Amino acid sequence: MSKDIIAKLDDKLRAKRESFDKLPVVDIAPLIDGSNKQRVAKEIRWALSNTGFMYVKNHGIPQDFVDSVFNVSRRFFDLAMSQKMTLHISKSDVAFRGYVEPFGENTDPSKTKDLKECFDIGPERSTLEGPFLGPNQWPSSLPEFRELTYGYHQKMLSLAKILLSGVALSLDLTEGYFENLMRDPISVQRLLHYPSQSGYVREEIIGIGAHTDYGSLAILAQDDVGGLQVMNRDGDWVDGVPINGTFVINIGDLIQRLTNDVYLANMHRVVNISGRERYSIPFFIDADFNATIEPLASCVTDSNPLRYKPITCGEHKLGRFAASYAHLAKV
Ligand SMILES: O=C(O)CCC(=O)C(=O)O
Ligand SMILES: [Fe+2]
Repeated sequence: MSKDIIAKLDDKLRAKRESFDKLPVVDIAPLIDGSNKQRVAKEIRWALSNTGFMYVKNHGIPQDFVDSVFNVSRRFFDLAMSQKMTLHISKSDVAFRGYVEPFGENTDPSKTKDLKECFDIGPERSTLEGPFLGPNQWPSSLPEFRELTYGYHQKMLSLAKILLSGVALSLDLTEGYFENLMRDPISVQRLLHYPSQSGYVREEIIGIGAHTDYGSLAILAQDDVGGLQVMNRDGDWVDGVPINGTFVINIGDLIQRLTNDVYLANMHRVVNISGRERYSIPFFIDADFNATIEPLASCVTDSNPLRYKPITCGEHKLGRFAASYAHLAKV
């Protein structure tokens, strides 16, 4: 870190430099090849009930391919702001696809403005209509962008299915349990860019404000810069250090609700004071727009009474979007 960019952090932004052995690394090869699904399910159960997060390794996605998506993402964010703004998310109406500028989406709106910029795409379907569906917007000056990012999205959808089969087994459900909730699921492939911050950094403006994810499961590729912080059960922030060749997996509100809080949708945020630009590539899978999520009977007990009413995926997600997007703010 060069001297002029060393930043001082507001106390509220400090993370303990705990070894991230605390956030477990799960080898998912035995889930993918079928050699020991139950062992992986057991590790997933520990991870999601204690931390809500895990790294996964041996996931079968070639690193070269991930790197090529990082490359095209860097080139996209290097475009002139005026060019990026022609693809603004507001132009896609309720499909919510396209470019979001710094401070355009604030994930902890009462405290923080998000410095990140992002670009979202989603599944292209011709038959369905409604919120979160619709055409993607593509940057015409980067012809390879579409194939790379859409190809990556497809691969993430397949990996998410495998991971969710492990989540289902970890809850003693049938392996295909989530397929009924995800016949045509809402999913988002996002590219993120976090400029580095310098000077005195306060909670008011950071990379991405503290939040839980809205949907079912997220699969995050991060570069080697670092800056992700995850809250542990004591309420302390812990650095989510980059680990080569892994993805960071976390569950969102819908799985927390489904499990009646047995599994945790954990708070996380990004503070980039590295002096380098940070890029990450999260993928989110939710559920079908009309899928109803209610606590599993097996997760409701005398010591853990029913905590949530049924809610549809679409209802939950639209509520959280309305709170976080500047362009949806009521005037
Ligand atoms: O960039 C990261 O490491 C985290 C991104 C994130 O939390 C999100 O997009 O919901
Ligand atoms: Fe997140």
